[in-house]
Amino acid sequence: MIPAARISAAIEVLDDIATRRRPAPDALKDWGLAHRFAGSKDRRAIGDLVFDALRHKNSSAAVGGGDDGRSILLGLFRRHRGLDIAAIEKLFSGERFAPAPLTDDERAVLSADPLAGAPDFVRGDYPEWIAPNFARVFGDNVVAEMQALATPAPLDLRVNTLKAEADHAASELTAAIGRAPERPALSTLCLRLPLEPGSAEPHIASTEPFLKGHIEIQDLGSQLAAEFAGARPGQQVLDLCAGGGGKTLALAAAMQNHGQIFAHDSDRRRLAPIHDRLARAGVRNVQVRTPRPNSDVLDDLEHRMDLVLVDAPCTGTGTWRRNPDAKWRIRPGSLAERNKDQALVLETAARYVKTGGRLAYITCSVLEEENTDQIAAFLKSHPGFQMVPPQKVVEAYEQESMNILGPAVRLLSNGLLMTPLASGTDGFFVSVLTRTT
Ligand SMILES: C[S@@+](CC[C@H](N)C(=O)[O-])C[C@H]1O[C@@H](n2cnc3c(N)ncnc32)[C@H](O)[C@@H]1O
Repeated sequence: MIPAARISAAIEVLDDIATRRRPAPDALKDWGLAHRFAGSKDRRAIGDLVFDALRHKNSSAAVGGGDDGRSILLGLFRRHRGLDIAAIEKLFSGERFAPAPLTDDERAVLSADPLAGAPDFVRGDYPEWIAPNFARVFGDNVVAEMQALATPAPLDLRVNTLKAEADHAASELTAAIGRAPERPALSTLCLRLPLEPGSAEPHIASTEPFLKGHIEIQDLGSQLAAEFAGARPGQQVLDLCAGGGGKTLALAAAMQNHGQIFAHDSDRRRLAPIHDRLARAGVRNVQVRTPRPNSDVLDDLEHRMDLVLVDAPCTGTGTWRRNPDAKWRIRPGSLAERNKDQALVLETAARYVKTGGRLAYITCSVLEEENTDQIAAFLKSHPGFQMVPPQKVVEAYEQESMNILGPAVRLLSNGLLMTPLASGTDGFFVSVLTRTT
């Protein structure tokens, strides 16, 4: 397909997403099925255009003069891909499969600069209804933070220290994919592959270091969140919301396979992949506690855990750079639902923490309603728990690494926050509490 034809296809897909309120991957898949002549490069290019348009939907719509697919793409090319009007006219030529030529109105709109006085939610590309929530957490920095949350994320890998040393894993990876990973300063165990525009992400899961269990795919923010929980070799640890086991694997490595981790999730389907992942990673200290109907599979753990990790269900606002479709699909009702889940899961977690033990609460959301508010409410109703000052949580980790985390994490009233802008990671909140009685 010629580039202009890919633009026509992206317009069609964006309109389909908007009119039928469909997830972007579904709309792209259907387009591919209906246009089987399109090759993999075409489909990737169309997907890139669609996801880029979703990342920058509000600002592109403002620059393009409308919120239909065509206007959004016009705005995207002008504002985010740096094309001048002459270059855009070449793509929008109306010839063969290209989109129709620009109208006089469109030319005029594209020549203006409507973003200067635009509201924050337009410049920062997020839904208007949730603007007060982002203003609450980011204040005057909200546009910069939200723009960073709209920028594509690199692919982060965690070196599995149960099986490999970081330098060795980095060389293996370089040999496998033909390029060397970056080594972010915040962690010696993270190998980072920045996105290469126009090319597909390397298929890590088929590389030798992955198959040998030397590396895991995990955002650096998620890696650090697991570190901040502070699991130590020999401890008894409950990973209450283990899902597919991303944090469980990191905890097992931090514990050097010593002690015991109990991995649980209320949804057995989400837990299912954990078995293969544990085996590949050489983890030997995890018992998977899969839920069973009419049975409490955790009752023997009450009041016994040194650490309970709550990787809570959340809206996932911190992961929007990986999933730009999600930001337009979130509804006020889903935030309220997640808040209920979070209160419930914290309540449940408290039962298993022994006196002197810790409860680590993590979300991949940046919203105070899911983070500091939840912890404040929990502390109020559970006087036997105390907050570990977030500064101490960071210091405990820094003793073992470099003294550079400080500026990269924001210390909030009862937890710490990582964001793409501050930390170069997905958005993550971590709060650590101790049980005193
Ligand atoms: C953020 S995800 C966990 C991700 C996982 N820890 C990882 O690192 O890959 C949240 C998980 O919480 C689970 N969950 C929700 N409510 C729960 C509850 N009341 N008890 C246990 N798990 C729950 C969900 O099924 C979901 O898998």
